[in-house]
Amino acid sequence: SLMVCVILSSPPSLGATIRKDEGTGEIFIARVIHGGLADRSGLLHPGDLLVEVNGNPVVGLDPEQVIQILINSQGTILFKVVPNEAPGNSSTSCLKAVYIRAMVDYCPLQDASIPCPDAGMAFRRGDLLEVVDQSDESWWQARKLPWAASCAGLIPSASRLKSKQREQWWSQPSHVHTCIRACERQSCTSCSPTLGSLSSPYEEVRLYQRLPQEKQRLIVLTGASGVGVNELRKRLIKLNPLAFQGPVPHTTRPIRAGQLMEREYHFVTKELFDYMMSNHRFVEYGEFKGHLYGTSVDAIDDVLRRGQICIVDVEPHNIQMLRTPRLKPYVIFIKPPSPERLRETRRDARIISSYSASRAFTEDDFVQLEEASQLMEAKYRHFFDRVLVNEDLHNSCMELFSFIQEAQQEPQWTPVSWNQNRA
Ligand SMILES: Nc1ncnc2c1ncn2[C@@H]1O[C@H](COP(=O)(O)OP(=O)(O)OP(=O)(O)O)[C@@H](O)[C@H]1O
Repeated sequence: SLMVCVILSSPPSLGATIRKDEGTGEIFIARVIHGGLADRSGLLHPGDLLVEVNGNPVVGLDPEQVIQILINSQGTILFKVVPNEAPGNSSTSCLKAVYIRAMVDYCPLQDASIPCPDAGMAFRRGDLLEVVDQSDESWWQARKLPWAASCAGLIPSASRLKSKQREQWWSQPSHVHTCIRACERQSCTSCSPTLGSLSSPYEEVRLYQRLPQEKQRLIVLTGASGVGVNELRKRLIKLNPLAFQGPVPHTTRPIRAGQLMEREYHFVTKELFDYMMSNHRFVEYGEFKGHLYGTSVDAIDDVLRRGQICIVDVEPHNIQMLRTPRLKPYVIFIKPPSPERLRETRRDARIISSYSASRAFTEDDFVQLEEASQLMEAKYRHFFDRVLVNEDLHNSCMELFSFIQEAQQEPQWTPVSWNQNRA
């Protein structure tokens, strides 16, 4: 068959991986990295048989030895190859890109199973990736969004990551707690790592543009206790109460004279509250000074039905419950500023605890707030659409306002499963 010569000027990286046929000892191009040197040259394709590199016959060599020849080559590299007769999916350009959000962290340097660590791409949960090649069952090629780097990298396929996760899951008993809690909320009886979105390493996403006739997206604010989530929510509603509203909470607290039923609270009996709780009507609930308080899904719906933008303040572990096609939540994580600015700006701030009415922040409070915020961000980053640093209160409020405008009016990456009926 035809033998061709391919000359590439000495690259820092060829952008291709090779494999050895153990039966015949032949060396083949295994994959060509999208956007890499070999791909851009258009001269090397997956399945090409490598005969010589710079005059050195490579048949029978180990892939490591071939790579050594490449490393030692100066100037240009001359390949002799027998082209793959049936290139099939060798041209990556005609493949339709798929967009995913990473729900886990990945580091190729810590993965002994990756065929070529240099070609691997590290990512963190929450990163948006464009998958440009899914032809290999175990290793996909992807680029990080926004497209800073033009060259793709290898990432484990969803099925590969899932089986890895399963192995890890069973070897780490602490995960069981998270699972059981999540299951309780979703009212499922069994608990298996293969069930539910908890075990999905990637979430397929698509740009979603809300149509004017559609309901407003639910705005979720979350952050460590004391960072200012409630303050920002209150200020925003005060700024424009016709546009923004919070859901009316339910409480078992007795109604005070002069308080309007269903204006500030839905006053309910303990029995009704318990009934709603067992029917999973609450996104979040808790006890304060002997009375129960809760935010219900129905109260959120009431606000949305009126065409207003509903703003809720929830703990990050409850976000998952709100991630439905109907609510399409847009999640904003409120973060403290630098240690110095945090202490400066909160000089007159008051912290509310269940023990005392309210008091000034102590150094311990600041440290706790910073630690809790870091942990939260590390654990739930993949749920955050935006991060807002709450430094100057007025500026933060304005920034929040513009984030919400963007969420409602501009295209945003959302799970494909939220927009199945849309092209
Ligand atoms: N940017 C800011 N600058 C100065 N003070 C602030 C700022 N943001 C919030 N505060 C003040 O910090 C205190 C705590 O804020 P807030 O009650 O909103 O916290 P939170 O995050 O809702 O906490 P929790 O969930 O425990 O109620 C309040 O006194 C609030 O006015």
